Amino acid sequence: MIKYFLQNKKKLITYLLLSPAMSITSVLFASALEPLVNSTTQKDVAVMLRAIMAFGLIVVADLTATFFHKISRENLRKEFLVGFKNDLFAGIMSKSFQEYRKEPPSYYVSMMQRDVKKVSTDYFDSVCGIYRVSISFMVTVLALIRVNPLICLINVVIALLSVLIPKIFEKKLRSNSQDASKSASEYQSVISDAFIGFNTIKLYSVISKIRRQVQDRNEKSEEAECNLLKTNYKISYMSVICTSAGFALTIIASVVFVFLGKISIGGVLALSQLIGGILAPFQDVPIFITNLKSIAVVIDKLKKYIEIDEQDPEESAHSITDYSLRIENAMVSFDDKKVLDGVNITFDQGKKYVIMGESGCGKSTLVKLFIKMSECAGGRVLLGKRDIKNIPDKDLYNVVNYMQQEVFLFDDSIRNNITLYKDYSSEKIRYAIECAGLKDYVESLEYGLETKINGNGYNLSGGEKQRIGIARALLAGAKVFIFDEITSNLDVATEHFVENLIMNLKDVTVIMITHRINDATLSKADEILVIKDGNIKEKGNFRELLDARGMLYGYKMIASTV
Ligand SMILES: Nc1ncnc2c1ncn2[C@@H]1O[C@H](COP(=O)(O)OP(=O)(O)OP(=O)(O)O)[C@@H](O)[C@H]1O
Repeated sequence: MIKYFLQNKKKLITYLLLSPAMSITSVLFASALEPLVNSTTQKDVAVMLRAIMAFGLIVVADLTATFFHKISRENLRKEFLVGFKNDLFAGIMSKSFQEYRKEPPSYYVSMMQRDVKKVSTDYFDSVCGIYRVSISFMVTVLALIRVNPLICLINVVIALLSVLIPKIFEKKLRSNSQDASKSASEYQSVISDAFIGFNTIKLYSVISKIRRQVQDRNEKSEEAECNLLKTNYKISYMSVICTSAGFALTIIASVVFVFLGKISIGGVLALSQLIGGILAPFQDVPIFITNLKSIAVVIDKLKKYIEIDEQDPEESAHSITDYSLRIENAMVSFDDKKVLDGVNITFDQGKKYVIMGESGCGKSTLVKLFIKMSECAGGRVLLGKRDIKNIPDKDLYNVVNYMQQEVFLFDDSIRNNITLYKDYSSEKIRYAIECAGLKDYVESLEYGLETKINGNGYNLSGGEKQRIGIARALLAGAKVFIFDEITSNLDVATEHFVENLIMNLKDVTVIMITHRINDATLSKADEILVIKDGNIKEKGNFRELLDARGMLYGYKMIASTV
């Protein structure tokens, strides 16, 4: 975490220097009180005026140092948070599909918001606070020793005792902090589900059930936060007791010294001000320590995400020239359930494939092997002659494109949704649009490619969304297109249009999963694979499989009787 303090060295040094400056002016302020008060007893106007002038200058210096100290801390905080948030976001985005999907999106949103805020208030403020208090402590102790070593000793002991207070609450604090973080992210998860599932909740009239769920999580989250704050308050209260005792003891000792004629009244005033310089900041130290202990849980969690998952930097897209795909003896299981059981298959470059099979037979699991969304427990997956495990993600995804029913669209123009903010020539964009069958649609729009898409494309039809997805992949230069039941929600005419488009894509490999028996599509496939019981049971072109009268033939018969 220290590296985030070092983001801008100039701002750090300014802050580091302003803390001692502020402590010195505070000590000078206290020291100036004694001559000021004592000058009143000397009945010398010139002496009094000098004391007043000196005091006034010190007050101005103290206020100025305090002001710039606070400003410099906020400047430092900005640098700290910008660097930290950027790294956290980059770290999350570098995770593999498998790693990312271990948590829902709301978990990451909660990390970027609530947890980062906590890092700011509990970590940044505490580290700065401990630095400020330590400097103030050292400067004030040096000044106090000169005035009265005994009183100095009493206060140092009391200040150091207060540091031990958080130890008493350590266990409770840790569990309170874990509860607060967990319940806050559960609350965030339930509200984001409610907003994302707005349509379903309305259409199925489950508003009251969802509201109860949200109320329940809300209560738990606030309860956990309240418990954490109460523990913090107990620590702070004990610390106040400690410092008040120190202050009272000092005043009693000072009164005795005045009585013995060892200190003047002005000296008592200066002493009490100096003691404030030790005890008042030390009141906050237990809270700083407490916060650092409680934020440690959150920081440990964030550290897991902040590290970028490095990929082999030497590999590059230029080294991929063989786009054939091969699965060798793939075994995939989920919770002891075998989904793929020793599958062997090759997809030749430039050919068209259709994968069929009953729901849940493992079609998606099989194709997801090519984009590292599924992982095989045994066997291997090759792109060309290279195991895809050794191909960096970004190189792999430049070549292999995977599309599902839902195409994600940004709230931006059609152009930016197709180019995904990269620079392509107008010819390339035009060609991709034409191949994806979007030309007529785009030309019919008043603003053409600049037309805005809103709310993940609610103003577009399913077929238009699919075609934007296809144009996007074509433009990105994919050589292998995997379509996972993308047409199953489309009407028959659009389905035929999109499938025809896909099967006619030139110079690319197409692997299409479908449930529907569409003769025109199936007869264009070089090979149809039928999966059952975790393996490929039938393989051949449409004609061959019909003649074999196996599973595909059975599907066709069922389709024609429906
Ligand atoms: N991440 C996962 N965790 C646990 N089980 C999974 C996971 N992914 C898939 N499965 C299970 O593996 C089996 C195969 O799923 P898969 O999605 O590959 O089937 P499919 O043939 O594509 O089905 P459909 O045609 O209905 O989409 C299913 O029983 C599914 O529940």
